[in-house]
Amino acid sequence: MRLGIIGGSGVYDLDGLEDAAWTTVGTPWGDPSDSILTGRLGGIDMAFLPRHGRGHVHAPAEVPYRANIDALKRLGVTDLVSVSACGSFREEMAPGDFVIVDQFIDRTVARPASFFGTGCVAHVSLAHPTCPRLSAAAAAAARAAGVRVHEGGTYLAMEGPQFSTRAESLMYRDAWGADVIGMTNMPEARLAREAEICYASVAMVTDYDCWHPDHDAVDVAAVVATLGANAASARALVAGLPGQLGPDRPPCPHGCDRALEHAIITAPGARDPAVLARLDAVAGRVLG
Ligand SMILES: CSC[C@H]1O[C@H](OP(=O)(O)O)[C@H](O)[C@@H]1O
Ligand SMILES: Nc1ncnc2[nH]cnc12
Repeated sequence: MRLGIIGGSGVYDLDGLEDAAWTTVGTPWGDPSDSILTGRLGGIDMAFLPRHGRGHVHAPAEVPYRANIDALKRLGVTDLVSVSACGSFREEMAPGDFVIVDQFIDRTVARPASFFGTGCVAHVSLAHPTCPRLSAAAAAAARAAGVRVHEGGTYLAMEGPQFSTRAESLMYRDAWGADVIGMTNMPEARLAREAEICYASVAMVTDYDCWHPDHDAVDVAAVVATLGANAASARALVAGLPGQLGPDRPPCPHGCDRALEHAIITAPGARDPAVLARLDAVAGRVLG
């Protein structure tokens, strides 16, 4: 197994890796957000990628999501934990709490959302977009780190970069039943599934967005202040993950690592060799 971590806002580095090295990885989809920090932690091979790049240079709509997932797959990542800042629509999901997301509503509009397309068409299942096995490990590691954890929650992925209007915030909460909101987990989760990587999302609550009558509307300063206070918890969660997962990795009982098994519909003779070449890392297992 190789465990990947994508660090969101405020999480640009990972301490404590043995043999730590920043590695540059090229992909057919362009450059990833940054170099990738590889090393070992608790006996497990690790790969860490700061989603927005060190220094936070990529806006949520401009994060090179396909290159990021391809590069992690190329490095052998089998299981990927995303750590993200998010706003909360629930009183009980308070700033400082971690939500282990299990569903998404995708309101992003301007991001390439698939590795597949003309020349090689595929339709993977996204009914259960996160991996229950990896999510349970992330929840246990967060709890062991002393964090209040909510297992299960729906993440509304908005386009941004502006925060929501109050009318949107109330609609997402009351009509759509979303629990948390952020700008980055889509199309990341879609692409991880297409790449047959188990994906879990740890959403760290930083604010109440703008619906809450007793709290100011969210701004970057509030997000960063809460994230700073929670950085130690995020690090402790990551440090505890290898112990929760163990060194052996039996096939995913939920099939995340076999998602492409029956997904490619383009007839073998009709597939475009140039498109297939781009899919070497992501779909090499099924394309041969
Ligand atoms: C800095 S506030 C908004 C910004 O923070 C979140 O980023 P990430 O998901 O990478 O932690 C949110 O999605 C926005 O991109
Ligand atoms: N309220 C919010 N909306 C969107 N993204 C966020 N990231 C952190 N808080 C957020």
